[in-house]
Amino acid sequence: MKLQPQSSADAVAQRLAQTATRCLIDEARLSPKPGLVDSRGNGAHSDLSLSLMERSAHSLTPTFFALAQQCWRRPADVALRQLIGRLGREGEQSMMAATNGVNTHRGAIWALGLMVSSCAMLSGHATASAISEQAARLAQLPDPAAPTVFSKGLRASHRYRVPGAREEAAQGFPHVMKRGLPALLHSRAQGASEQHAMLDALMSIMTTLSDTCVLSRAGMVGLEAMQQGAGAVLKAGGCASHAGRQQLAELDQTMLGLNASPGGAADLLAATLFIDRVALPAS
Ligand SMILES: CC(C)(COP(=O)(O)OP(=O)(O)OC[C@H]1O[C@@H](n2cnc3c(N)ncnc32)[C@H](O[C@H]2O[C@H](COP(=O)(O)OP(=O)(O)OP(=O)(O)O)[C@@H](O)[C@H]2O)[C@@H]1O)[C@@H](O)C(=O)NCCC(=O)NCCS
Ligand SMILES: Nc1ncnc2[nH]cnc12
Repeated sequence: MKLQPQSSADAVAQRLAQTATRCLIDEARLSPKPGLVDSRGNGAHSDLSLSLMERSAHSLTPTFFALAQQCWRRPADVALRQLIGRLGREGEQSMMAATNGVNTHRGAIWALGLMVSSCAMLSGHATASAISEQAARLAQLPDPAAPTVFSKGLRASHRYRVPGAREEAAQGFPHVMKRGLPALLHSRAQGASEQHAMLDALMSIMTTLSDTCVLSRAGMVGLEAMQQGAGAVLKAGGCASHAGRQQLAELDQTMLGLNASPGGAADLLAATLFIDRVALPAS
């Protein structure tokens, strides 16, 4: 989508929106990802494909743009949280319209929506910590207009007594800040290709995330297989090493066998890429 900037706020909003969409597309194309849609195929999904994920990502550019525009230099308060909630839900409707009702990116709209909003609140110039702290503040605020739905994620969180997407955001995205981003930077510094560094970031997120998509489809057995398998990839030397790639292929087979797909981890990889691309270096 071509957006015409009218002001510096619009120019920043355009940059943030286009970067967020790009991160969704780069995550979707990244291969080989265990159980997930990638450029090889549909993973464990019968209703998803790469072209659907890409169509969904493009449908979200106007949502990210609106979030950035509306949040420009505003403080975190309940009125703003309510506005972000409304724009996020409208984004979910755009996604559903673009995919004929398939849930491709609900978790990504949440994570990236909060990050785009936070970045705009901070004039588009902020460190990774400042962005994640601002996102946590927003996520902790109540949204009085939010519908009360006992979602799949909430059901899995209650049943297995684990944190889900809401807690991840309210805690300042620890799987982005303490897992994905450090792993991405470490692998790059070790000379890994961008593909391998991104896969290592995904593995690092998967080692500890309580991914409610995996829990809903494959229960605690699936979640433990995901966490242990991702840990084994990193322990073997990461995706730049032959041994690491062998472990990754095994993990892919395990996840497919369990019909499990770490959609939450994929969203947090996209959020990691977003922070990597927009945040100022820490001084
Ligand atoms: C806060 C919300 C995200 C709602 O969260 P909740 O947990 O209540 O509900 P869900 O509807 O289940 O969505 C959670 C999605 O978050 C991703 N996720 C899972 N675990 C985690 C985690 N530990 N940390 C972070 N994120 C996590 C995940 O999204 C991905 O998976 C989706 C595909 O799943 P899948 O199971 O394959 O598909 P389904 O069709 O549902 O099932 P099948 O039939 O195929 O089995 C895909 O969307 C990925 O993105 C979870 O699905 C949030 O939605 C909310 O409250 N929004 C309100 C609006 C708002 O305030 N917005 C503000 C910011 S814009
Ligand atoms: N690549 C992917 N495959 C399946 N579900 C996802 N949710 C977000 N990214 C995904």
